[in-house]
Parts: sequence; structure tokens; C-alpha cells
Amino acid sequence: MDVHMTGAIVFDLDGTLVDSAPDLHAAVNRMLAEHGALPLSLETIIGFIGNGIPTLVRRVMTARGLPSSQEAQMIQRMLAHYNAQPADLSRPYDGVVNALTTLKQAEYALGVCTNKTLTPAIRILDALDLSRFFDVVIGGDSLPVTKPDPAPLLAAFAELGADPALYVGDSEVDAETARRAGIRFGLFAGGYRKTPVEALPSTFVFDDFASLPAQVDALSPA
Ligand SMILES: O=C(O)COP(=O)(O)O
Ligand SMILES: [Mg+2]
Repeated sequence: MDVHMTGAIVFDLDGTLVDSAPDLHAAVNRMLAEHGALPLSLETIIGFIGNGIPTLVRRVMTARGLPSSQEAQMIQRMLAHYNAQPADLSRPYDGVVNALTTLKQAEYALGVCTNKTLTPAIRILDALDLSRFFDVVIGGDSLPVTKPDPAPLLAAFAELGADPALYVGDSEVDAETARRAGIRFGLFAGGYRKTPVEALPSTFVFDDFASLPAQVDALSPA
């Protein structure tokens, strides 16, 4: 990889670096069971991921017809369940560790910008031995606003202090965030997106992390 290419790359977490839906699903169903409500399927929960845990809980409550007066308490219970077991079932996608290793060796500064609450985000990165790659992690509660507002992504790049080369994410929210931030976007097609890839603005699309370093190398200098 050419030295002149080196800059900063920021990654989304859920559905991009890590297949985290199984632990979110388990925590949701533990929370629902406490309230005497029926469980929801993994597929349903995947459709609710992308805008952070408070929004996930609101979507779950709507699906189960639970009164919004219980919202604050349910968000608190969800966080308690999820923080206790954030990475029992979650795994990095194939090729993620090798791709991060290659990009780090090429002296890219790497960061994470997720809408997931910061505490479980850091616990997951630690549990899956991914924290060592990242110099900054911005969570859904790090700033007063969340993605698709561009502020969290711009804050991640500002902390990294290198030229923004690329944002990598899996969802509609990520594509919109990159567009509003004016930063190139690599769309991982293997995550939790609901829209066809053609409908989302991206610099490139990839479905295998083994191909990511070469895609980054092919970009013009940041
Ligand atoms: O927690 C969510 O809902 C989404 O998290 P993400 O921004 O890492 O995809
Ligand atoms: Mg995501």
C-alpha cells in the first residue's frame, strides 16, 4: 500500500465489524420476559437495529403493544441485560481481523462510530479482541446527536487527526451519515441493511472483508 494513501478510516460496529444481533436479540427477549411479553424473532430484531438502543426498545415496545409510559424503565432494563452479556453470541464478520491488521500495518488511523451505547460498544470490542485496532470509539451517547447526523462521524475523524479516507458501514443510516459529512463511504453488503445496495449512495460496495484493503488502496489520495 502506498504511504501517500495513509489517512483515517472509521467503521460502524453493528452489522459491519461485528454480527451483534444475536446478543441484542437475547437481551430484548430477556427484557420482554420480565414484562410477561412474548419474545420476538431474530429477524424482527435485525430490522430494528441501526438507530441505537433507545430506538430499538421503542420499536420493540410498539411491536408488542407495550405502553410508552414504561419506556424509560424498559430502556434501563434492556441496557442492564445487554451490558451483562454483550458479546456471548456476537462475532466479528469473516476477514475483519485480517483487514484491520492490514490497514493498521499500512498506517491508517482507525476508529469506530456506532449508534450503540458506548459502554456495551467498548465491552464488545474488548471481548472480541478488536479494541487494539482503534484509537477512538464514538458511541450513540457520546454526543447529544446520533447518526445520521454527521457530527459523531466528524468527531471520530477529528479525534483521529488524520485526513478522512473512508467511512465503512452497513446501513441506510451510515450511507446518509457519510453523505452529510461529505466523506467517502464503503458499503458492507453483508450486514443489516433493509434497502437494495443500488438505492444507497456509496463509493464502493463490498461483501467480503478480505477485499477491503485492496478497495481502500484503489481510492484516490484522501
Ligand atoms: O445500535 C444500533 O442500533 C446501531 O449500531 P451501529 O451504528 O453500530 O450499526
Ligand atoms: Mg450498523
